[in-house]
Amino acid sequence: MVERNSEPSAQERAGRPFPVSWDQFHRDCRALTWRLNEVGPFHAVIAITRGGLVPAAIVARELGLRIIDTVCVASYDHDKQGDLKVLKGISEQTAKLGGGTGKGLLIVDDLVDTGKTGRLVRQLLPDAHFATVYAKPKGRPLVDTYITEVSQDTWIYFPWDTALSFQPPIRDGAA
Ligand SMILES: O=P(O)(O)OC[C@H]1O[C@H](OP(=O)(O)OP(=O)(O)O)[C@H](O)[C@@H]1O
Ligand SMILES: O=c1[nH]c(=O)c2nc[nH]c2[nH]1
Ligand SMILES: [Mg+2]
Repeated sequence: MVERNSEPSAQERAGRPFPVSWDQFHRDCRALTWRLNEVGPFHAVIAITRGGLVPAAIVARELGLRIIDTVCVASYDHDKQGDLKVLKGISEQTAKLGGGTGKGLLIVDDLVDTGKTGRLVRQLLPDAHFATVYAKPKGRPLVDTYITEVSQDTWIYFPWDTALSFQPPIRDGAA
């Protein structure tokens, strides 16, 4: 989520860091797929960009799905903080597969936090199955399947947003 400069960002408000490695993320996506495999079959996977792209690729590979579409959203519009904009919806072909309401389609995102994004995708495709890897309490009711719940004051650091860096020893004040 991108926020206005003058106010603390959602990340700063969250406070508690939860770094996730590529390895951990891959394992969590595979665990998510085990659950989804019990719920499907699905006609197609829809990734909510951009965070949903990586889990969608892993889930699609594990479920043997080759039709992958995107819903492209932007959550920042100059001074309108947090306003969600759909930049691109699913294709006509994917919509047809879901019978217009998303039935049999699998929507994948990396996480739900406030639930704002989840609410939007639910409006677009009410009968689709919505899966995320991580869920915070406010957004959790919007998700059909997720793997790990973290507290609302946690900020998840994804491997594509981070890099390895030196950490001072704990006794010198490291968190
Ligand atoms: O439940 P919410 O409060 O809506 O937050 C969850 C959304 O926030 C993040 O996306 P973000 O808007 O930061 O964009 P990105 O996926 O392009 O990184 C994340 O990938 C989810 O899509
Ligand atoms: O990288 C992120 N980590 C989070 O915990 C989060 N919540 C909303 N958007 C987010 N992005
Ligand atoms: Mg996102």
